[in-house]
Amino acid sequence: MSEASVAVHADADLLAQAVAARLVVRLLDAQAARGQASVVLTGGRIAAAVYRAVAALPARDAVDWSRVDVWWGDERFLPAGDPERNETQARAALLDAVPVDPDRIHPMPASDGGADPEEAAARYAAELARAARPGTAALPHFDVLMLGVGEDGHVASVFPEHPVHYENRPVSAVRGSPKPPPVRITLTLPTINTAEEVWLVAGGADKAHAVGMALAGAGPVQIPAAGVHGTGRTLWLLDRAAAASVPARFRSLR
Ligand SMILES: O=C(O)[C@H](O)[C@@H](O)[C@H](O)[C@H](O)COP(=O)(O)O
Repeated sequence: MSEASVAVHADADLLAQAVAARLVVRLLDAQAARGQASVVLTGGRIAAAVYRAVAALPARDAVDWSRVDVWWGDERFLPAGDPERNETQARAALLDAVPVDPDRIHPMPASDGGADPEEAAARYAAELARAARPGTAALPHFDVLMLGVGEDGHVASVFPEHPVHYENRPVSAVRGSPKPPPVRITLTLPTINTAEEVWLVAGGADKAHAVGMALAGAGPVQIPAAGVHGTGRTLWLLDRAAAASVPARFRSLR
């Protein structure tokens, strides 16, 4: 489990640009080391801003996108192509602009045809297991897993005080989400924590309380962002407004 590091950028635009540059470097480093790279995406405004910033980076073309596996940490359980789906937003902001291998893009199931969210969660867990490295756990290697942070401290679709905290399976359906839509699919915290690097990206004063609580050691059921960490690195990427309550002990990276 890695100790959290904090990097603060002046505003949300500079934050998105900085995260985008870090993401390109991370993918290049992974490809140099492993011949491929895997990233787990999330939803929300700051995530979409990061994807757009990656698409606008000339350096994006240095990434061999045909050797990047794209997974999702969570998804809004909506029909395929719904503009509110995290997959739809990631494709529009980035994936449609780079030469990915369609077979290496792994969206979470959609709600079409009256699909059952629990069955959809099980299907995604099975897809993850099929991609697992032989002889390892039932999960592929995640080089970087990106998360936004909700005002209530949620990450992916793991919400405070929600039964999802007590789910033993790697992927869970979430009903009664306080953030619309009410039904979602999410990786559980233990699954998130298998990632080599976990990045929590938050901008805006409305995130400052949750960010401060998480870094001050709140419990994960109360503040789910407090319960995530990478096996190699846990990076909080913030703008100044979201960093307002970060405990003084955290060294600031630039
Ligand atoms: O489905 C979603 O919306 C995301 O998975 C969710 O976890 C999001 O990342 C946070 O709510 C932060 O969203 P903002 O960046 O828009 O505040």
